[in-house]
Amino acid sequence: MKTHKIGFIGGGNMASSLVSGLIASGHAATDIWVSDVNEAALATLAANLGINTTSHNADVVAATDVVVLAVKPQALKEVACGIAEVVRQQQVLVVSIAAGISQHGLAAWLGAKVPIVRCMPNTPALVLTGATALHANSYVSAKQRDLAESLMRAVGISLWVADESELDAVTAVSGSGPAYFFLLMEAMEAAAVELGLGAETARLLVQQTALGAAKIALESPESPEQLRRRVTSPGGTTEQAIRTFTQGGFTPLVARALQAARDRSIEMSEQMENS
Ligand SMILES: NC(=O)C1=CN([C@@H]2O[C@H](COP(=O)(O)OP(=O)(O)OC[C@H]3O[C@@H](n4cnc5c(N)ncnc54)[C@H](O)[C@@H]3O)[C@@H](O)[C@H]2O)C=CC1
Ligand SMILES: O=C(O)[C@@H]1CCC=N1
Repeated sequence: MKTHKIGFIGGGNMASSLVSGLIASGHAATDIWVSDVNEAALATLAANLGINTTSHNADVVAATDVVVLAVKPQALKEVACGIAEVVRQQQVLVVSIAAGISQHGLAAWLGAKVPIVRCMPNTPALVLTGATALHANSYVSAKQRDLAESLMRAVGISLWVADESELDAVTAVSGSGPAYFFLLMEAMEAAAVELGLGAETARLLVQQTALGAAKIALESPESPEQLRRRVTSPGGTTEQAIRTFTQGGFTPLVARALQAARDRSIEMSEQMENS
């Protein structure tokens, strides 16, 4: 891939994960720019990662070929309106990772013909195990599509969705998804301690079990259901645990949780469009 100068507006959790992942995968820190309103956050990023930082968002746009908008959705309108002129002058590609902000909404703030890729990454990008889905508007060239995809592929897997509305479901599955696994880990750790294990032992066993289960699921041709059945000996211990989960409504509860996340993504989009 040609070396590109990459900018981030907003240097919080997600930008730090992506920047760390990009550097770990071989991108030069000196080709990366980050702006933020929080000077302390910028100082930490510069000290830890050796990237360029500024408190002026427009300077990031002026210095780069592709700008990732990584502020909270609620801050996006102000940020987009503030950089709109320089985005149009420099003809940079804009990549938005904000949950629940449509390309249509973003184009209303940035300018009608601006090339925009909207995508939904997740925090495992920090350890090069991210999952990102992308969607491009009609002003994005083939080269710019490759650029956006290669950025996200540097930190994990990436795939395109045909319809922008699919990103609401993607947000509910993989965008928010790491938090669901962490919640299960939290609950298992707490339960393990209740059963009498030491806190460190509980944490280590839960972490390694999560890693092992994810690796098997990725590497095996079998479905999660088949893999679960392999662990579940008839009349054994797992059967008791799975029965308890099922009686507690685990599967429909997961479905309701993902629907709630998907609905919130749609709702955020509608609120922004009407603001
Ligand atoms: N955290 C996650 O797991 C994921 C987050 N996202 C999306 O990524 C975006 C960023 O989320 P986080 O990194 O978690 O948020 P964060 O709150 O950690 O980072 C946002 C950063 O933007 C900065 N900021 C606020 N106003 C600004 C302005 N006017 N100009 C420049 N910087 C400004 C803040 O100081 C902060 O450092 C959100 O839109 C979110 O929907 C997407 C996928 C996963
Ligand atoms: O909770 C959120 O809104 C963001 C989007 C996906 C993960 N975090």
